[in-house]
This record gives sequence, C-alpha cells and structure tokens, in this order.
Amino acid sequence: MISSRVTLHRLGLSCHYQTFIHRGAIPRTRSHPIGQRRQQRWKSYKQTIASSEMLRCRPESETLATKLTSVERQELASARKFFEEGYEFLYSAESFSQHSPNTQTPEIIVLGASNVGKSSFLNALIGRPNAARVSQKPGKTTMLNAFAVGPRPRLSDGLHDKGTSPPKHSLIVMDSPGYGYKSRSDWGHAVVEYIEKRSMLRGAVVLVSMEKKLLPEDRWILKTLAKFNTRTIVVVTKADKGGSHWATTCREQADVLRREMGELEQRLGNGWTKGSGWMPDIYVTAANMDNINKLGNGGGIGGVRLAILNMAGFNPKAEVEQKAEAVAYTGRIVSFDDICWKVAP
Ligand SMILES: Nc1nc2c(ncn2[C@@H]2O[C@H](COP(=O)(O)OP(=O)(O)OP(=O)(O)O)[C@@H](O)[C@H]2O)c(=O)[nH]1
Ligand SMILES: [Mg+2]
Repeated sequence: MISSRVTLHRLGLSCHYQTFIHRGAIPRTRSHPIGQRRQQRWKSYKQTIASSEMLRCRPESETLATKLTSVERQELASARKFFEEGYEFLYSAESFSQHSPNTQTPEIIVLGASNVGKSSFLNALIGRPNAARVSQKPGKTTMLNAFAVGPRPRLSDGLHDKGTSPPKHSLIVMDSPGYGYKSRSDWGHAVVEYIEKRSMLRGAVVLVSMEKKLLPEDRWILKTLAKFNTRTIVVVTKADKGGSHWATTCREQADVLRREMGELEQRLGNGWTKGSGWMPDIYVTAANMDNINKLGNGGGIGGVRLAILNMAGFNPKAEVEQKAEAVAYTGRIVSFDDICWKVAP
C-alpha cells in the first residue's frame, strides 16, 4: 500500500492538515495507538482530496491532481469568481412545456442516478451549500430546477431580445431528478425532450458515483447525449468513499467511461467526437460538498467549473493568457470581469 506521505508527494498537493484539526472536522482518539494510526491515514487521505482544485483523470496520466501553471491557477480563480458571483432560483419544470422561454442565456444540465450527488454538486459549483435541496434518501429532486448563476452579462444590442428585461446572470444550471431507484417513471421523457429541443442547451455534466459500477441508466444517458450531439463532461463523485484505493478506483472508472464514450462515437458517427462532443478528462469530486466551508473546495470542483465555462462558450482563458503574456491579441477578447458569451455557433 502507498503510504500517505508518498501519496501526497506524488499528487503534488499542499497540506491543510492543521486547518482540518482546528475546525474539529476529525474526531481525535489520543489514547489508542492503533486507532491513532488509522486516524492518521484517514486525515491524510481527506486532505489529499480536499486540497486539490483540479482533480481529474486524464488519459495516459499517472496522477490525478495536475500541477497547475500560474495561468491555470488564474483561470481557476476566474471560474470560481464567476460561479460565486451570485445565483437565483428561477423555476421548476416537470415537462418540457413548463420551461420558461430562453433565447439568450446558455444552459447546462446536471444529470445522473438518484443520490449520486447532483444537487450537492450544484451547491458546490456555486459555493452555496443550501441552494438546491439535498437528502440522504434517493429521489429528493423531483423536477428540473433552473438556477441562474454568474455575473450579470453585458449584452451588445444585437444580442438582447427587444421587449424583455436583460438577464441578471450569465448562465443557467439545471438540476435534474435522478434516474434509477425512486425516480419518477416519466423522468426519461421530460429530460430527453429537454436535451433534444432546448435551443440554449450548451452541454451536460453527467455524474457517476465512484461507489457504483456504471449503471445501464448511465449508459443510456450517455447514448442519449451522444445521439443529440450534446457536449458532455463526466464527473466521478463521492471519491471520499473509496478508502485508500480511491485514486485507483477513480482511474478505472474513468477508463470504463472513456471506453463507453469512444464506442458511442464509433457507433453513431454523428460528430459527437472526443474533445468536442465528449471530454476525455474526467473530473473527480469528493466529500461533504453540501458543506462547502468544511471542505474548502469540494475536491476537484475548480476544474469542473472551468470545464463547464468552456463548454458553455465562455472563455476566461483568452483573458488570462492575454494578461499573463501581455501579447497583442487581435481576436475577440472575452473579459472575465465584463463577461459576455460567445455568439452561438
Ligand atoms: N460522502 C459523500 N457524500 C456525498 C457526496 N456528494 C453528495 N453526497 C451525499 O449524497 C447524498 C445525496 O446527495 P444529493 O445531492 O441529494 O444527490 P442527488 O443526486 O441530487 O439525489 P436525487 O435528487 O435524489 O436524485 C447526500 O446525503 C449528500 O450529502 C460526496 O462527494 N461524498
Ligand atoms: Mg437532487
């Protein structure tokens, strides 16, 4: 077994050990030496996950946590600022016809089995532990719930619909009911119609629990996304439940997912390809994401924020790169502070 110190070293992570102890997040048993040893391992493991903003399984990569360049660090900070800027709950919809019309704001949808952590993920994304309701019992979210997030966009005249009030936020994130155990029987219809017809949908984030093997429903949702050529990011959740083998299990899970998406690409041949239809980097998140302050960043949520912004058409990278390298940029600059979205293709 890899010792905790080696694990930390290999992942290139900083140590937030003291912070955890002071916050009382970890019960301490001083008297029993074996108990102490076990506890020590657990602490190291928790801090390993908690202290990385960018936990992702990259194809052919040994490590899960990428050592960040200063540009990437700035991008992560920009993405965080975007998502934590503010949010508003918009509406709940049971069927496609109940969605509010939207011709301006990019949307993304969070999908996954019941209890996989979709609502917790949304809360972690926007840094608001209580925005979407979370429960230990499967079947908590029963409708598609729309949340507007991010800064107020500055729209040029051509982009703003006349006669409507301008949107207050730049992106809509749709929480969804889970499939599988305790889900509504007509779940599939409402979600498939949304994926097929929602014109402002820019992509989906599919959550898969590290605890479970890929479910038939996971395969089905990936196939549906592929069929309608919807850009897809996959996130493995609950990595904290994997014990000392969490990294290996996440990597194996990521390989299975990549193989599945690669086969769909071959079978459908409709342009849903690696890198543009489905993303080969698979992100890993972990632990108590419903309590953001306890964990700091909810595992690799930073990297997912960035991936979502790219998927939705925002481009914090251009701004960061331009600042970092101070080069003359002749293309269109999408500034983060004064964010506006790329014109839809
Ligand atoms: N250990 C651990 N628990 C998590 C994680 N993410 C979420 N949970 C817990 O998993 C349970 C389900 O979380 P939800 O966010 O409600 O899951 P959901 O996918 O929205 O569930 P439904 O709405 O019922 O489909 C809650 O008790 C969460 O606290 C995680 O990364 N690690
Ligand atoms: Mg939910």
